[in-house]
Parts: sequence; C-alpha cells; structure tokens
Amino acid sequence: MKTLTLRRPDDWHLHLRDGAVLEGVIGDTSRHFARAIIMPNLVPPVVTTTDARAYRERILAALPKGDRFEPLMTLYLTEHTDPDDVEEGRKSGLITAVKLYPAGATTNSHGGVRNIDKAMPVLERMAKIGLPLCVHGEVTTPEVDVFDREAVFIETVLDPLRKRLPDLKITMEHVTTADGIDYIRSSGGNLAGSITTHHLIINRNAILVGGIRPHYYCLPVAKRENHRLALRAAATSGDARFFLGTDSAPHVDPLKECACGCAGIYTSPNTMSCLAHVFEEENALDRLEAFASLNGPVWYGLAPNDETITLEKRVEPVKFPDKRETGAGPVTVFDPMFPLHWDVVEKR
Ligand SMILES: NC(=O)N[C@@H](CC(=O)O)C(=O)O
Ligand SMILES: [Zn+2]
Ligand SMILES: [Zn+2]
Repeated sequence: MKTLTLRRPDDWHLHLRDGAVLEGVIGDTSRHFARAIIMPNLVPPVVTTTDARAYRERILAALPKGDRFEPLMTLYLTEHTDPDDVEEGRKSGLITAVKLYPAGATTNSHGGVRNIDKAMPVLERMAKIGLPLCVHGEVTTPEVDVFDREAVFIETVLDPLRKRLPDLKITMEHVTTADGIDYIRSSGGNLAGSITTHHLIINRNAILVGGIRPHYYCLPVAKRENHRLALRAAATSGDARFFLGTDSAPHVDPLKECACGCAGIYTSPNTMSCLAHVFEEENALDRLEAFASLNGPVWYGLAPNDETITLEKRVEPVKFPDKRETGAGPVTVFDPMFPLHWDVVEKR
C-alpha cells in the first residue's frame, strides 16, 4: 500500500465564520491542520486587535476536545484602520497579517477599501514592521469582466502598490490565473501566492456546463482550463513562493442554492485527499509537503510543524459526507467529481 508522511500542514487562508457555523466546521480543519490564517470577513468584520482577540477566543472555545490548533488572526483593513493598533497587535503576537478586500469584491467586503491612498499610513507602518498584507486581488469596477478582474487588479492596483511600497510583504491570495502565477514568478521579492484546493481541480465549466452549479461558485471565479494548468504547475513546482490556502468558505445551503447565491466552496473535510490526488496525477507527491507544510511557514516567518500526518492510498474510494451539518444548517462539501483514494490515517 502506498503511504505518504509529511509534516502536519497549515492552511494559509481559511474562513471559519462564527457561532453555529464555526462550531460545525472547525473540526474539519483542526483534524488535519496545525494552524490556519483566519479570514476576518465576519459580520461585522474583525477590524481591531480587540475584535481579533475576542474572535480567537471564540475559535479556541469551539475546538473539539483534544485537538491542537492555532488560529493565526488577521485584521480587516479599512480606510480608518489605526496603524498603532495594528503594530500593537503584531507585537503582542496576536496578528499574523492584515487583509485587504477591495470594497464589494467578495463575501462581506462592503466595508473594505475604496481608495487605497486612505490606507497608506497603515500600509507604510506594516512595511516598516514586516507585517504581511494579504490581498483579495480583484478589481470591482463594473466595466471589467468578472473573468478579467484578477489580471486587471495586478496591473492597476497590485503592481503600482508594490512600486510605491517595495518593502511591503504581500500575499496574493487564491491566485486563479496564469497572469497571477507569472506575475509572482517574475517578481523580485516580497510577493508570494496562496493557491486553493478547488482551483487546482475545477475550471469554469464546473459552474456552468449542464446546469448552473452553485457549489462550484467562488470568488475569484474559476477560470479557463489553461489557467488551472498554470496553477497546477506552480503548486507542484516546489517554488517556495506558492503554498496552500484552501479558502474553504462555508455557507449554509440555502444561501448557496437561491437566486443570488453566495460565493464560497467548502473544502476543509477532503482537502488533503484532494491534494494528494492532484499531486500524484502530476507526479509530484514528493512536493506536496513543500506546498502544504513548508513554504507557508517560511513566508510568514514561522517554524514548520514538528508533528506529522500520514496519508494512505486505499483501493476503495474514501467516503466523505456530502454535507456537514451545523447548528445553522447543512454546508455542502466540495465534490471533486472523481473518486478520492487517499485518506489521512495518522496524526502524530
Ligand atoms: N472565496 C469565496 O468565494 N468566498 C469567501 C471570500 C473570499 O475569500 O473572497 C467567503 O468569505 O465566502
Ligand atoms: Zn477572497
Ligand atoms: Zn477567502
């Protein structure tokens, strides 16, 4: 039987929500992952270190008994964010990154940044203290086609920002295009990219062919096949600038299956099985550890985990629940549309 042991992975982009959904979903991450960068787009968002400290406590309180898991907290950047509060959060060890949502770009982002000039004092302070900025890299201009929003963001927002503040460390989150991959590869430094599980597996056909399939809708929206292939090449290359950020984003089914469904795909339960499948297909099982467990810690200045997990390839497909039941309703689990044979069998 084939087995694969790697250092315990981390998830560098995760939505855990709050309340009953948090309680229902957290075990799906803490079962396999040691740490995760927790996205701050709650309602209302996590904007101050006081908010982040309280949210961290709620996450820890929701953990299944016996699970060891460290939530790495982020602040939701607004035009009113106080640089001193951010610096204090960093110094106390509470804050791992600050998150930029262009206003209106995605779920709960209406309070995000409209005019980046207004956020410059905070960004300058972050550059000075070495605190990374995580960006949802899409423009929201109505004239720009939804499939082009990442490429246009790179050209009109990200590249100018990097020229203005070359010392600012930026994580381009959930890269979905070959343009994004090329931009990161060609950058001189201070830029890295997280890649989701689902963007390695689906292209835009999954959303639209044979009927409209809301459980494959996320933002940035999945692109053409050539982009998926570019993401696969980057993720499996071993290049330290690319690492896993699942962007697992639970929404209860009624909010997905309706006339104006939410963006977000819930991949936490089967992410490691999906990734082992993808990396095996690419003849790169030996690079899964770099992608899921090593490159992220280096970028965020943390040590890799000492513990390990072991995956085993089974003859029979591994069963995952179709839905995760939560106190707020069911959340559909990502279906990769092929059988999964890799299973996490051991955690040390
Ligand atoms: N990825 C998504 O489609 N949705 C995320 C927000 C985000 O990461 O953009 C969410 O919070 O639901
Ligand atoms: Zn996003
Ligand atoms: Zn996200």
